Amino acid sequence: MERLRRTMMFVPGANAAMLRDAPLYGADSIMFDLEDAVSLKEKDTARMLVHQALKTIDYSSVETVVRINALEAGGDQDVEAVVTAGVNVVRLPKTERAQDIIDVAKVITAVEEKYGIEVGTTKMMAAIESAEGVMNAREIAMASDRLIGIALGAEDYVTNMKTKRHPDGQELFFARNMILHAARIAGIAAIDTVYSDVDNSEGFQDEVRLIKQLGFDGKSVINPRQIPLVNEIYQPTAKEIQNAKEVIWGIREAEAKGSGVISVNGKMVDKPIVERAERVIALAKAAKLIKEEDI
Ligand SMILES: CC(=O)SCCNC(=O)CCNC(=O)[C@H](O)C(C)(C)COP(=O)(O)OP(=O)(O)OC[C@H]1O[C@@H](n2cnc3c(N)ncnc32)[C@H](O)[C@@H]1OP(=O)(O)O
Ligand SMILES: O=C([O-])CC(=O)C(=O)O
Ligand SMILES: [Mg+2]
Repeated sequence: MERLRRTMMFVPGANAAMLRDAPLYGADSIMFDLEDAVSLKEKDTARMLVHQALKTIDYSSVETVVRINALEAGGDQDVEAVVTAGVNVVRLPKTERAQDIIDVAKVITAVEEKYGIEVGTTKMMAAIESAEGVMNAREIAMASDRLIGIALGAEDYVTNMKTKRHPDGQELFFARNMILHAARIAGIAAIDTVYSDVDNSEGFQDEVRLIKQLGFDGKSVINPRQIPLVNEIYQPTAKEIQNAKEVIWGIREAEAKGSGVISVNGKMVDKPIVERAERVIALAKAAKLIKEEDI
């Protein structure tokens, strides 16, 4: 079963207390930042703190991600520090082309080999934050077997596009769709960007409803208060869960009889509908609305 990534919470890498408490808030993934949330003079401290945190704190309940700096800006040292500490995923910001991912993947391979870690253990994500990145989204998404997802970084993207964020998100529609299509072609996750106005929960919820409708797996968040708001919107309704159960029970029965297509409540059910039902069940289990043994 595919891992759920509804929320990926940024945690500034130089903040020891936040690194310690980050797994407690219920995010699916926590993302320690060594890039833009860390000032230049704190880069070395942050790298050391994140290395120590990964080695000593129990993060087994969440997926760990680290946003590294560009290779030419200390990213190679970031990779060594986090791969040797057992991070799950390395996120490259401001990815412009497939070669950027290939270059980082090579550095990761070298570190894994040097320290006797099985090659391929460390996964990657690409954040796309510019016009160039958006236009190359498909090649980026296909650049390495290590990739588990691609994400939009809208703050940098709108700056590059000479605009700013608007409540209706029109300025992001093309980028979001390019990233979604690229992720689906590559069979990896599509993660939407942060919403910076932490105190505007209504605006945030509107944006989450929009990105769920478009098809995103989840969203980068910057504050623990944003986590339950995403989960609530991604949580399936009782009716959706009941329907999904009937689809899965129906198809199991049909398959036992050697057939791949059935009708549930008067509607035809075949493979894509079964896949959607499986996702509803996975989301319902994550929200603890149904138990593992229920279906
Ligand atoms: C464009 C980009 O690159 S975005 C990505 C980089 N940005 C970031 O990483 C920012 C991450 N977020 C933050 O630093 C903070 O949430 C801020 C600055 C936005 C708001 O800070 P605050 O107003 O202090 O948040 P708030 O009052 O809700 O904090 C409540 C608690 O959650 C903790 N908390 C807040 N944000 C985070 C976080 N991202 N990770 C872990 N813990 C957090 C606080 O430390 C506080 O803990 P405490 O009650 O034990 O003291
Ligand atoms: O990746 C993100 O969502 C945050 C970020 O760096 C940006 O928006 O520029
Ligand atoms: Mg950015």
